[in-house]
Amino acid sequence: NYQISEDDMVRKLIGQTKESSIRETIQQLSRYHDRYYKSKTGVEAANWIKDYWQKLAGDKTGVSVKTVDHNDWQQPSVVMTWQGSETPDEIVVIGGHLDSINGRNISLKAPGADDNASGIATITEVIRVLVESNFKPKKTIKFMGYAAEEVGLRGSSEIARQHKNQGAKVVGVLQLDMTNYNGSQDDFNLVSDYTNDRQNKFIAELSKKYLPQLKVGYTRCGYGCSDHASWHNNGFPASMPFEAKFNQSNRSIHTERDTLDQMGGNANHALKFSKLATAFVVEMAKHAG
Ligand SMILES: N[C@H](Cc1ccc(I)cc1)C(=O)NO
Ligand SMILES: [Zn+2]
Ligand SMILES: [Zn+2]
Repeated sequence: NYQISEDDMVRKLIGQTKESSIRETIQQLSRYHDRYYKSKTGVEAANWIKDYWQKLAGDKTGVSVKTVDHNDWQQPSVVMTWQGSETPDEIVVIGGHLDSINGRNISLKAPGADDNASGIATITEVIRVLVESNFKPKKTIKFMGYAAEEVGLRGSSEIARQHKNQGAKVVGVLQLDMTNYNGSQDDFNLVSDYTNDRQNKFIAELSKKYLPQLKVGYTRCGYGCSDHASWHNNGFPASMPFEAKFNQSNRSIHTERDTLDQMGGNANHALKFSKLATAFVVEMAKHAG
């Protein structure tokens, strides 16, 4: 159930999130010619994320980083696992896809700064502040960078199906795909289809309590528009706070123009999502302090 009880830890960690570190990760990931699921740079980018998450984890006990290989293509997904200290079989997932695509021609540039370097950078910032704190999760947390989302949610489909087939107790999934283009009045736009209503309500409560100056709205995709749908379709509660309303979101995505400059050259909008995601992880996994 969705209780709010970790005020001190949440407020401390939210205060440590930094726009500059999110911006640096967006810059780094959008430097690759593309992160297409079948290109060499698509594999290199995934391995960069794995190495960086490994570096952030350092020698923290109970934390491991692995690539998940997919049979039908080269680009791996990346999973960082924090073992829970009390109920390790209960799993909280925070994810986003690491691939990019140029919708016109897959051999053209696809920097994917917003779609979805912004989501990976947001997740990475949550990892950074958690590692630097004394946070000790009661439940297990899995941070995930999914391969091959742009070609049919293929990486997350395999991973979500595996969790279902293994009877994994995934208690909540947060998807972060496009967090940095500030296109609407509302700061967080909770996608209302292919998601869990009760969990969406919890996220709105977290925002109201911990980020009272920010506004929460709702929007619809009308189809399985990102990896949250893979988890939803496998029976797990998923949510996706999105950058804007459907018709006000970033129109440069899937083109060579999806760059940081198109988003004001900063990560101010993504910073809000890193704070919300931090609150979600801490309140879902609870602190064993
Ligand atoms: N289709 C999604 C982008 C997308 C996601 C949600 C909404 I609302 C509008 C647009 C995509 O390209 N994900 O990689
Ligand atoms: Zn996309
Ligand atoms: Zn995306």
